[in-house]
Amino acid sequence: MTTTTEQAPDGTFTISKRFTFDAAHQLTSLGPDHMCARLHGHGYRVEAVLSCAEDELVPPGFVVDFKDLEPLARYIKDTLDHRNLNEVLGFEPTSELLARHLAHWFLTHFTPAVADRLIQIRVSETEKTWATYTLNRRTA
Ligand SMILES: Nc1nc2c(c(=O)[nH]1)N=C([C@H](O)[C@H](O)COP(=O)(O)OP(=O)(O)OP(=O)(O)O)CN2
Repeated sequence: MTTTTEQAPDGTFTISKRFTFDAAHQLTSLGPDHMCARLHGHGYRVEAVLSCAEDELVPPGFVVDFKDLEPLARYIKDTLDHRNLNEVLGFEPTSELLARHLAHWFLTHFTPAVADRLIQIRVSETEKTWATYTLNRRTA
C-alpha cells in the first residue's frame, strides 16, 4: 500500500552533497617526528549536511535544491583546490578546523533559506577518516 503524507511517521528530512578537491598541507605544530608535519597531499572529500522538518520542505519536496549548493563547490574549487592549505588558510589545516571553516563560510555566504538548514560539514582526508563540525542549533 502506498504511504500517504497523513500516514507518514513524524520525522526530519536530511540531505547531503559531496564535494572533492586535491590539496597539500602540513601540520607543523605536530613536531618533526610526526609524518603529518611533512608537506603531503590528500584527495579531500567535503560533505554539507542540511535538514528540515516536513512542513519546511520547499516545492516539489526539497530540503534545498542540490543545485543551490553550487557556490560552495565554486569556493572550494577557487580557494582550496590544488593549493597548499597552509598558504591559503590562516590556521593549522586539520580536518576538524577545515570543517569549521567551511561551516562558517557557508553560514556567511548563503541566503538564510539555505544557510539556516545547514547542520554539519564533514571533511575526509583519506578513505578511513572523517571529521565532522556540527552546528549547535537553538530551537525556539
Ligand atoms: N584528528 C585528526 N588527526 C589527524 C589529522 C586530522 O586532520 N585530524 N590529520 C593527519 C594527517 O593529515 C594525515 O595525513 C592523515 O592521517 P592518517 O589517517 O593517520 O594517515 P594514513 O592514511 O597514513 O593512516 P594509516 O592508518 O596509516 O593508513 C593526522 N591525524
